[in-house]
Amino acid sequence: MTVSEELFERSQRVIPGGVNSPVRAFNSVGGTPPFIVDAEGPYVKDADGNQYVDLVGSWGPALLGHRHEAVIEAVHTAVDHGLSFGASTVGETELAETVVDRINRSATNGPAIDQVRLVSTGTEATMTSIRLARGYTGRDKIIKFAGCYHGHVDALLSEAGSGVATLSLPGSAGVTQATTAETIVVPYNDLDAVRTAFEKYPGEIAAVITEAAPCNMGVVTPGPGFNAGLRELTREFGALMIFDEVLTGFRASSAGYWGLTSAEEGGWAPDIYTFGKVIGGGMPIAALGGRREIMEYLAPNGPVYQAGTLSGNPLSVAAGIATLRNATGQVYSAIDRASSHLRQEVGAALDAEGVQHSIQSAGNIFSVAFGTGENGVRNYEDVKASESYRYTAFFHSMLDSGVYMAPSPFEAWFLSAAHDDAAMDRIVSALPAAARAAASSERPR
Ligand SMILES: Cc1ncc(COP(=O)(O)O)c(C=O)c1O
Ligand SMILES: NCC(=O)CCC(=O)O
Repeated sequence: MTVSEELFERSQRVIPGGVNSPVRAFNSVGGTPPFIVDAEGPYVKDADGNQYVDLVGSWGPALLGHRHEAVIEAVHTAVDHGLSFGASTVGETELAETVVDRINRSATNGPAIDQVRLVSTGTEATMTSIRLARGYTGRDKIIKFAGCYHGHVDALLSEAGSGVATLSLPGSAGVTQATTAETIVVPYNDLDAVRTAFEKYPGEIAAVITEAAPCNMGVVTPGPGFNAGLRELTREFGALMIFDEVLTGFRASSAGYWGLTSAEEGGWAPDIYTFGKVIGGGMPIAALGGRREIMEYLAPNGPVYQAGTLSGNPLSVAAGIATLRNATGQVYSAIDRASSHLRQEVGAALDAEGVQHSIQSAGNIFSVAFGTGENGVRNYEDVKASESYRYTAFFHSMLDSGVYMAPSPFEAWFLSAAHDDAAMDRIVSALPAAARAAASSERPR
């Protein structure tokens, strides 16, 4: 038995499924998850001493690579002053100012965001965003897209991506029918379906929530003008537009996926943004932000209640500020370059084995859909029709070659600024065998 196997047996006795988040389990690909003991730069090391090039990046936060010196130092400095006070700190204001500044620097039509509320997880950010939208509009229903994942918020689990998709679940047990009834699920990239929903429920829809670019059914690129179209429709029907940048925020560009795309689509801005992952650089923190008139609806000034014992935790805030401060233009260009290099190599390896595929990207974030042809996937139905079973053999071959990827075909590949030539070469040299494994995969019966 390996050390990881022993540790997994032990954890399964006291932790459901042995994991604290279902996506970490290897249920869909089989095998035992390696227990990680150490991470540095582009690498993680497991309890058996195996070193892997990491393409999970803690599911997104590790933009600068693991154990970035400035981030670690900022956290050490913060630790020396105490772990948590449940009181205001100047760091919280600094992080909020940084977020507001970075977003507004990419705004082409005046400020896009005035205020930010810090929370501890992406789930809290989206949960609060829909409560805020309901409080602000006085309406109950929300629209979400099939295959989009916004954390494990009751109202947002219907046809969700990420682990819900990986485990082939339609949603979650334990969510009341009343809750589900207020959630309207429509196909992604389909503005007509959104309009139809608005027309069917006049005056009842509080918000449309969308991933800035879906990255939880694999990556699905928003079609040209899709996000701008959502902006127009929400405005026309008096609903708010919630732009979930928990995964893409401060990763797809210095102002997220929005910063990459809104200027060329007329400079539109959503009503509420949600952020997470990168803004904590690996510590638990997330945020929602928007225009003052909407954000001031939150307690204590407004009637929408939201709170948190550890909200704006000083260590998380310190890690977030240090991460954003070091997320320079060079960092984004390095990741963009590495991403485009890797996409090319993945494509070439799969082509060499005759594996039909499309590489779906949202800036530097990408994933591979098997068996789809060049047109790729536009929505969750396309994703479900793809040959995602080929990922299992691909994944295990990569893992055997020392590349650690998400144990699901529906998750994005994450690179960091620490993925240097040595790390990239290791990934690239693992690809031919993985492509062969994908080519010889049989459809499960
Ligand atoms: C787009 C998106 N929104 C929300 C979440 C939820 O964030 P968290 O896992 O921190 O609750 C995630 C990822 O988990 C995500 O990818
Ligand atoms: N892209 C999906 C996630 O980041 C989820 C992480 C988790 O649930 O642990």
